Amino acid sequence: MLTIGIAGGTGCGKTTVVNQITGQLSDSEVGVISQDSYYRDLSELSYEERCKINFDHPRAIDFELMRSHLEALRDGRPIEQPVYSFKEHNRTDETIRTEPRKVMIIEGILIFTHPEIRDLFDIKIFVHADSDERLIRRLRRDITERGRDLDEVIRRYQDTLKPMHDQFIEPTKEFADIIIPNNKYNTVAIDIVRTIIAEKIALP
Ligand SMILES: Nc1ncnc2c1ncn2[C@@H]1O[C@H](COP(=O)(O)OP(=O)(O)O)[C@@H](O)[C@H]1O
Ligand SMILES: O=c1ccn([C@@H]2O[C@H](COP(=O)(O)O)[C@@H](O)[C@H]2O)c(=O)[nH]1
Repeated sequence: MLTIGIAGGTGCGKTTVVNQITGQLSDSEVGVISQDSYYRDLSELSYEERCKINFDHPRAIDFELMRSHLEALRDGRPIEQPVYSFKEHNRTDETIRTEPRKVMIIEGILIFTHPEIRDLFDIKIFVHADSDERLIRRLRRDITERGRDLDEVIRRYQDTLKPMHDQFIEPTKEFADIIIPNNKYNTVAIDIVRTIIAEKIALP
C-alpha cells in the first residue's frame, strides 16, 4: 500500500486537492481518510461545552485510533472509519467500512505533528495558501456548509486557529516531500501526484 499524507492549514485546499487527484481514479484502488474522522468523541459534553473546544490543537485528535486504523489497512484489514459532524462538533453514531486499497490518502491539518503517524506516510505533501486567502475561504465554507456565522469564524480564527496554525501546523511544512502552492488552482502539481499514483496502481 502506498500511503500519502496531505497536510496544510485550514482552507488551504486539502480536500479540493484530494478530489482533483482522485477525480478520475478508481475508488477500488485509491481510498481517502480524513483527519476529521478522528476528532475525539465528545459525547459526554454538552453542545455549548463542545463549542468551546480548541479543535486546532493536536490533543483534539485521537491519534491512537488513527494509527491503529492506518496499520490495519497497511496489513490488509478493513476499518470502521468514524463519521464526524461539524455542525454538532462531535462524532456521529455512524461509521464507514473502509477496505484496504493500493493507495490510501490521509488528509488533515495536524497529521504531520505526530511523529509515529508521520512515519507511516510514504509521501508527505503540504498544501500552502496564504493566511488571508485561507481565512476568506474558511469564512465562505463554514458559513455555507458548516452552519457557522461570521462572528463564530472570526472569533475561532483569532482565539485558536491562527495561534495553533503558527505553533503546530506551519512548522510541519519542513517534513513535506512536496509543497503545493495553492493560492491559485495548481494543475501542474496535481498532475505530478497523479502520475506517481498511476505508476503505483499499474504495478501488479
Ligand atoms: N486554489 C483554490 N482557489 C480558490 N478556491 C479554492 C482553492 N482551493 C480550494 N478552494 C476553496 O476553498 C474552500 C476550502 O477548501 P478545502 O479544500 O475545503 O480546504 P481544506 O480541506 O484545506 O480546509 C472550498 O470552498 C474550496 O472550494
Ligand atoms: O467540530 C469541529 C472540528 C473542527 N473544526 C475546525 O475544522 C478545521 C479543520 O478542518 P479543515 O477541513 O482542514 O478546515 C479546524 O481548523 C477546526 O477549527 C471545527 O470548526 N469544528
